[in-house]
This record gives sequence, structure tokens and C-alpha cells, in this order.
Amino acid sequence: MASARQVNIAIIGVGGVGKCFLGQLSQLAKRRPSPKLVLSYISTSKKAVYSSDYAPIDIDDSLSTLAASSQAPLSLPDLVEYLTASSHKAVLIDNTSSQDIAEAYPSFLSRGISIVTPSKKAFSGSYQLWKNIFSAADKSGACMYHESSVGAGLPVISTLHDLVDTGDEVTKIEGVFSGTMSFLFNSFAPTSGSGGKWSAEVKNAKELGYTEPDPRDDLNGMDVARKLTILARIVGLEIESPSAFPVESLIPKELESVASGDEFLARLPEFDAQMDEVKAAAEREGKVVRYVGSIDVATKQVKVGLQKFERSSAIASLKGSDNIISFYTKRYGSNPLIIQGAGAGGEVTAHGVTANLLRVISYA
Ligand SMILES: NC(=O)C1=CN([C@@H]2O[C@H](COP(=O)(O)OP(=O)(O)OC[C@H]3O[C@@H](n4cnc5c(N)ncnc54)[C@H](OP(=O)(O)O)[C@@H]3O)[C@@H](O)[C@H]2O)C=CC1
Ligand SMILES: N[C@@H](CC=O)C(=O)O
Ligand code: NA
Repeated sequence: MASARQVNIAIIGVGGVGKCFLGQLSQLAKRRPSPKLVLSYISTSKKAVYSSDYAPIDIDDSLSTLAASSQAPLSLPDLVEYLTASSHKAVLIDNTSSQDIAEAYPSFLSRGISIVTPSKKAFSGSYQLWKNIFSAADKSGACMYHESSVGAGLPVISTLHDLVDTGDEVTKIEGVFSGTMSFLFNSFAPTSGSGGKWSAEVKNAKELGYTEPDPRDDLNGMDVARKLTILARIVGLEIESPSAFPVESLIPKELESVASGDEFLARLPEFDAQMDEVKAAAEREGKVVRYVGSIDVATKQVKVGLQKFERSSAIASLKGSDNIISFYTKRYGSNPLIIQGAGAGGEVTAHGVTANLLRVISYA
């Protein structure tokens, strides 16, 4: 019989966030000898490393081991079987933005496998998937944590759960929910100075690791719409999908049907004048433009799009990829509870994943 003080970890996805998570996992495993954290599976979409006896994969060497591997990834049903066949507790870390993996969460959770993820896909898909995920976790006792799905490592999800679970009444949530959009507008339309070209800043945001794997998912507003869907559902609104409310897209009409993200980025400079005009319209009123979202709980209204702000306002004054999220509640009255800080980037996103993993293992 295997020791109870071991947790098997399976990681899918080693991109910008996944690589940073591996660094943080390595430190965590060294700092916390118990329970023993054993990396038993790691994969991308093309390759995997695992063994039938769950031999520990050296975390520090895992990227090079994965690069040299000739093993194909397990199918999702086979990964469920692989993780449940061990007598140890298992945690799946989903560092992808795959909808297929998100759809499989109920089958992992119902077999007692906990999940930690920065992905928004599972929680902003159909409302039925949301219900299936949390009822599967409830029934098996497995944990489902996704702090980094909103505001990267900022404690947004945990704070909102605490407000709701302790009986406060959340009336409104508003702010800047996208690290990419924050970075873009802070650098393209700064409160002083002239700012860079829109298309060049989009390229910078991708290179800095702020964007979704396909930056069009940020620019079409869907990333923010997904985050608001998640927050609205936590406060009890049955939002059917992120397309169930108005979302303003910043994708030029002419580029709506280009085949790939790369082609989109290559052609974006042709449309810089359109965003220059958006900036100029705000400047004519002495303001700056920013991309924001809000949820009005009483009216069930969710909105996502551009808005003009006074240069001295908190939203206009954000720096870098910072998010700012205000929770208006009965207890906090007219002075909202505000969370502010970096809302995108590998290390800060991985921080939320690692913190969630710590919470899972504290129950192991
Ligand atoms: N970047 C950020 O600042 C933030 C990101 N997030 C979320 O974190 C997640 C990861 O983002 P990021 O690291 O930037 O993305 P990347 O594109 O850098 O990395 C994605 C990784 O997932 C793998 N992958 C994709 N699809 C599959 C699949 N079907 N099966 C197995 N592996 C797959 C990719 O492998 P391959 O190369 O083989 O496709 C790659 O290793 C996303 O859900 C994103 O929304 C959340 C908050 C902030
Ligand atoms: N692309 C997202 C990443 C975090 O969720 C963003 O820019 O906020
Ligand atoms: Na968060």
C-alpha cells in the first residue's frame, strides 16, 4: 500500500504560464516535503512523459525530458484511468486554453481527481458544463480551483467567493479585467505623451506573454466577456454564455475572417488609423479611452467595451498590464472593495495556479 502523503501531479501545457508554473512547483516541492509532490505526467499537444509505475519525473529537467520524449499524450479518458489507477491523490494542472480538456473536467472530478487551472474555458462555456463541473466536485470531494482565470494571480475569485459565502450581497462588479487591453491602452493612449502605434503595441503584448495564445481572443472582447461570465455565475447569475450580452470587438471588420493569428498580426498595421480615431475622439473631450466591463447584479446587465475616462481617474492611471476590479457590496457600501495589480504575465498567472495547488495539497 502506497504512503498517503504523496500527491501525483499531471500537467498539461508548458507554454508561457506552464513554464513559470514548473519553476514555482520545483521550489514548492523543495520547500514542502510533505505531502511529497510527484510529477507523474507532463504533456503538450504533441508529446508526453509518463510511466506505468508513476516514476517521479524530475521537475527541473522536465522540459528537456519532454522535448526528447517519443511518447504521445494519453487520450483524456486514458489520462483519467492512469491517474485513478495510482493509490495516491492526483491533481490535474491544465495550463492550456483547450475547450476539449475543459469539457472533460467532470470526468476527472467525478473520479476524485482535483483540478487547478488558469484557463477560462470550462467556466465560461455552457452553463450546463459549469453545473456539471461543480456537482462532480461536490459529489467526489475533489477540489476545483481556477483563481488565475480572472485577474491572473490577483485574489479575485477567492475574494468574490468569500463575499458570497459569508452572506454579503454583491450589487455591482466593474473595472479593467484584461491585462492585454490594459497594457494596450496604457501604452497606446497614455495620460501624458503621445503613445505608440496600436498594431506595434499588440505585437508587444503578445511578446510579453499577456495575450491569449491567439491575440484575437483578447481584441474581440471575448477574454473579458469570459471573465465577466465567470464572476457573474459566482454571484448567482445564470449567464448562458459569454455571447449572451453585448461585447465590443476591436477587430477591424476587414480582418474578421483571416485564417490565422499570425496573418491577423501581419495585416493589423493597415488599420492603425481606425484606432487613432478612437483615441482622438476621447482626446477631443480631454479624456482617454479604456476597455472595461461591468456586471449590474440587480438588473443582470453585463457590459464589455470601450469607455472614455478623465485622465485623473483610477482606471486611466493604471500602469503596465494592471487590472483594477471593484466589488460593490452591501457591507462595503459606497466605497467598493478594490483589487489592483498585474492581470497578465507568466509568473503572476503561475502564482495563482501554485497558490491553488497549495490549497489542494493542504487537504491531502
Ligand atoms: N498568459 C497570461 O498572462 C494568462 C494566461 N491565462 C491562461 O493560461 C492558459 C495558458 O496560457 P499561456 O501559457 O499563455 O498559453 P501558451 O499558448 O503559451 O501555452 C499553451 C500550452 O498548452 C499546450 N496545449 C494547447 N492545447 C493543448 C491540448 N489540446 N492538449 C495538450 N496541450 C495543449 C500547448 O502545447 P502545444 O505547443 O503543443 O500546442 C502549450 O504548451 C490559457 O488558458 C490562458 O487563458 C490566464 C491568465 C493570464
Ligand atoms: N489574455 C489575458 C490573460 C489573462 O487572463 C489578459 O490579457 O488578461
Ligand atoms: Na485571479
